[in-house]
Amino acid sequence: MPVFSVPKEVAVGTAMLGIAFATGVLAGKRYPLIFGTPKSPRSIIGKSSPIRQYILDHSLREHPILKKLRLLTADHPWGRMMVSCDQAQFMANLVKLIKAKKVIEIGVFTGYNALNMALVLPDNGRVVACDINEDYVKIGKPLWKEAGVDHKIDLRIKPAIQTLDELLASGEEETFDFAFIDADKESYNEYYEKCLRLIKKGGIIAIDNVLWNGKVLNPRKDDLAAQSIHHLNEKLLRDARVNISMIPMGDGFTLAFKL
Ligand SMILES: C[S@@+](CC[C@H](N)C(=O)[O-])C[C@H]1O[C@@H](n2cnc3c(N)ncnc32)[C@H](O)[C@@H]1O
Repeated sequence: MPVFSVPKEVAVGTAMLGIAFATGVLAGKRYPLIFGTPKSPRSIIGKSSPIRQYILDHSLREHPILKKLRLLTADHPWGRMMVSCDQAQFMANLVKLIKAKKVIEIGVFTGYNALNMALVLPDNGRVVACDINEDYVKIGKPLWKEAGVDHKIDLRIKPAIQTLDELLASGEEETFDFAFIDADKESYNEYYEKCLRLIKKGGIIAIDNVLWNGKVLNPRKDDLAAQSIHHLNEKLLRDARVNISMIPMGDGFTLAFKL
């Protein structure tokens, strides 16, 4: 007789999760696949949690075209890469508060946050939107136009490092008000350093996924994304060039206020 026995449902469930995880890893995905759907680390409070629903029911004021894009993105196989809507609203409020005119978005995906930023910028404002994948962006582009803000979005399809270097080379140092870093995690430190040069004093850099689904607690040596995020978190704590707040919203995001 076994000393420790596990109910059959738990054993079967655990085995299925194991297979799903292995399938994701073998398929070269950064996120484990749960029954064929990429599961990204997007929310600390579970998406179906009643508390999360309460938060959304009592705080979300989403523009109808943003909502349309969110629902469209939800059907995409990588839909969970999209920024969480409450986090996007928080960033829009910050952008309004500081009366931002120039914003950088690193990692556009289907363009939810680029649209979110463009909607609150003045008519002569600009979002420099950086991505390497035009197919993702094509999903949101028609909605940027439908919302009447496409003229504010300056889309650059190339590695974001290259775009940031071009902005620096063209004399745009210290001219941006806000940056959102949300692309490949391994480059986060470089994105941060370049954004810090591009942002004005008093400007804000928002860095997404700083909790990386909890993996920052004990980052594995071979998990370059978790290592990179964790190192940046440690560096930011001691970085005298900025004040910071780490916000437990979405997958965690840090706000760095340039001094
Ligand atoms: C998490 S998604 C961004 C989500 C987006 N901020 C939103 O509002 O929903 C990450 C994006 O970064 C892009 N990306 C990955 N590596 C990149 C790179 N080196 N330069 C620019 N974009 C990159 C991916 O194509 C993907 O669209």
